[in-house]
Amino acid sequence: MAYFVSTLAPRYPGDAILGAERAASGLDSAALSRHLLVRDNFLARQERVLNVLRAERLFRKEYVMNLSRPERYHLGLARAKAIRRLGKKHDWDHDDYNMAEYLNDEPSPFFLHMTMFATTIREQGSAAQNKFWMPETLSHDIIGCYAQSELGHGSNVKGLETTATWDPATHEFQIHSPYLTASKWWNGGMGRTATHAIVVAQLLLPRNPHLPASPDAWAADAEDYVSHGPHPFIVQIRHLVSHQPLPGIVVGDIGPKYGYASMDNGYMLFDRVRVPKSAMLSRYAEISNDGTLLRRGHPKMVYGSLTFVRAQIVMHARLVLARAVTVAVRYCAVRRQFGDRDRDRDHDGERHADAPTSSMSCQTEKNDVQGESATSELQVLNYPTVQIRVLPLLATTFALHYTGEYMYSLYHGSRETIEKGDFGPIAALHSASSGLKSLCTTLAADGIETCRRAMGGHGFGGGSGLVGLNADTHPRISKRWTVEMDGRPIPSRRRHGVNISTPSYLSKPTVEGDNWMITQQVAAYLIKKTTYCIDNPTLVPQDPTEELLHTYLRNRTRHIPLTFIAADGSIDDDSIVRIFAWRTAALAYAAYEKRVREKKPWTSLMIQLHNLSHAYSFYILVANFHSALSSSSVMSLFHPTPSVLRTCFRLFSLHTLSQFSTSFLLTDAISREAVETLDGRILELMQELRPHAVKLVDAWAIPDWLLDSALGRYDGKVYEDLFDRAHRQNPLNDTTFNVDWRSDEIVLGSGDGGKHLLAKL
Ligand SMILES: Cc1cc2nc3c(=O)[nH]c(=O)nc-3n(C[C@H](O)[C@H](O)[C@H](O)COP(=O)(O)OP(=O)(O)OC[C@H]3O[C@@H](n4cnc5c(N)ncnc54)[C@H](O)[C@@H]3O)c2cc1C
Repeated sequence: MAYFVSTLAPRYPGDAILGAERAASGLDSAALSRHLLVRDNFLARQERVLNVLRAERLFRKEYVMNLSRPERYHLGLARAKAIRRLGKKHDWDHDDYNMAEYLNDEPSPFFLHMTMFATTIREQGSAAQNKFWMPETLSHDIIGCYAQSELGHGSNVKGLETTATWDPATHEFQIHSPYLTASKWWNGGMGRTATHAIVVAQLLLPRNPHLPASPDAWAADAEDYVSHGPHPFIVQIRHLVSHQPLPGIVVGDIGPKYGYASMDNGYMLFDRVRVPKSAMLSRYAEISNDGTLLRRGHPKMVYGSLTFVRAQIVMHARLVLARAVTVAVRYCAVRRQFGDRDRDRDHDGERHADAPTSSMSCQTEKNDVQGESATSELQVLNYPTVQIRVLPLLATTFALHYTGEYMYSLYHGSRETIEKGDFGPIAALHSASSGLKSLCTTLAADGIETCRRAMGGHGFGGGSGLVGLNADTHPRISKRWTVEMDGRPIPSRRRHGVNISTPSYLSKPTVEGDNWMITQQVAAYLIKKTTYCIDNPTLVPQDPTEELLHTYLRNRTRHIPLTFIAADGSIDDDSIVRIFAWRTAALAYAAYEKRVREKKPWTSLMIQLHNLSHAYSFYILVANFHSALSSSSVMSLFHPTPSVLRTCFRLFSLHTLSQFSTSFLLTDAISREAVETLDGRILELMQELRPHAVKLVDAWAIPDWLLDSALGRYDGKVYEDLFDRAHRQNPLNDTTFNVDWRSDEIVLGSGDGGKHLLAKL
């Protein structure tokens, strides 16, 4: 019977539908791709590295979802090693490696090695430590991980319980886990892979350096020692030949979690493990021979690089969201459900016997055996209830893009000032990047789930490509590789270039600063700025935030709520930006009143502060998108691309206005009349955008190999691929089962009485 299914075709061809979609839009998606992905030669690099990986059997994706969790780690390690070998063979530079990780699309057990491990040594190690550790790190003769979080503490780094106690007698540190909750936990690559770890531990020094205490005395009498806070130490944790844990160290993998199957996130405890003085990374702090702590340099430099990591996250978020939206737009264009209820009626509601098919449906009709046109069913992307979930997210990918570009320029603009020792720009950068990390990763993570649901039942299947995107996609969450693989340093501009790999999105709102927690830093910054502007009403604003607050303070008492509709009925884009600015300033002022004037407890204001941070970040997204529209790089794109991007700007902005209309109304940012028109305007904008949706997602140039999605494939052959995955690529279908409840046998004819199963339990 195999011939029967192999000759069947879908009732309507997905490739013709997507072909018609592409033909109906005049947008040049290739030119838009080049505009969006110009940085670091992205498109050519993607093509080149993709060709290498695609040719390797080890990187085939077909059967991966059917592997068990231990098998996923085996495969993850095999692929991590293969990428190293391929890189050597093809003379890859760091961007090529980065691209390979992105396309491989799963968390690599080596990931933390070249990111947090290498970066921490480079940034926090002394010159001597760099000279000693970097060659071994770059050659991968040692494999490192980053052990900061513990069972009991993650966000609260000051609360870490692992101790590093100075022994004045031997000039060593004793690394110890005094409680179960001191166990290192979650640390990527530590479970089964790493030979070395950056261990962040409380630095304990004798209270009186001249009265030597011993580390053991600390356990007996904590009074003898004083904590100087968490510091990074480099510690060997496994033997380089036997790969067994070194004496005094208990280390292993923490077990299954949401996705991340190929990564060995670990736990680790120390039983008074002695490490030399040189283990403490000492660029900014060192222990003198008499046991006193010498601090040097400016610790805010480290703060600056954290800011950079967060700034990159915005760029990651756009590609991740673009991937989910690509799948949703293509699938929802191919998928048809139900006819148009009104297709037999004219505008007056009269019925006509031979009414034409809805003008909304694609012109690829073919009469079928039932006498009814297959394409008389509507493309689900034409349903406004599908559009309202997918199209604003499509617009959001571009909003994220232009703010990512802005953050990139801002960081590099400020970097030189910071490197000269002027830390002035750090507070603004840190605040903007923290707020954007929180908002953009929330938008992307929620967006993936919204896209999945918009696709109905097939969105839930493995063929959607979204299972892996949510859970297993490579966690490029951290610092970019900061050194060439062959040891050549990367020029600082490139070192801090945009990292293209996509994060594993379920974890993203939690890692690199929990999204609900870091918004407090943004709110604190805005309250401080508001206080400053109130105390100095005549000062000339020095940055956009001060400008925003000054405008608000000057006009607060005579302000009339704004509208985004111009006198001629068109949308006034400048007013949209002003509306977002006003809400932000009004919320900052309200927070100032509560905290500074009324002295309300911080905790009681937390929800308000979180909302303030998101309002500020939305304002940044809207303002940057708006100014990009008048930039030469957008204006020089051929018609109709600039106007389609403007539609995206308006849809993103008005949809956000609609979602948070209460907040905009309560802050008098927008008039009630303007809010009443929002639904209608959003519908119009979605209709404007709809013909270009497929071409717009094409512009993100996400290869089918990376999408790994039957629903989102470029050629629209959705049903053929779904059936192929189920019928030909599903190993469960290769086994025949014994379903007789009286028998213990599970696999029919195996005669093992289910022993193979019991052996695994
Ligand atoms: C996939 C994954 C990979 C990881 N990899 C690593 C790694 O390689 N190395 C490493 O060291 N760590 C790693 N981590 C740990 C990660 O950094 C922490 O889990 C993260 O920082 C969150 O900290 P937490 O778990 O302590 O959350 P908690 O701080 O316990 O947060 C719990 C809840 O309390 C809220 N909360 C906490 N404090 C406050 C506050 N002050 N105000 C208001 N609300 C608050 C949070 O918003 C959250 O909702 C990883 C985690 C994951 C999930």
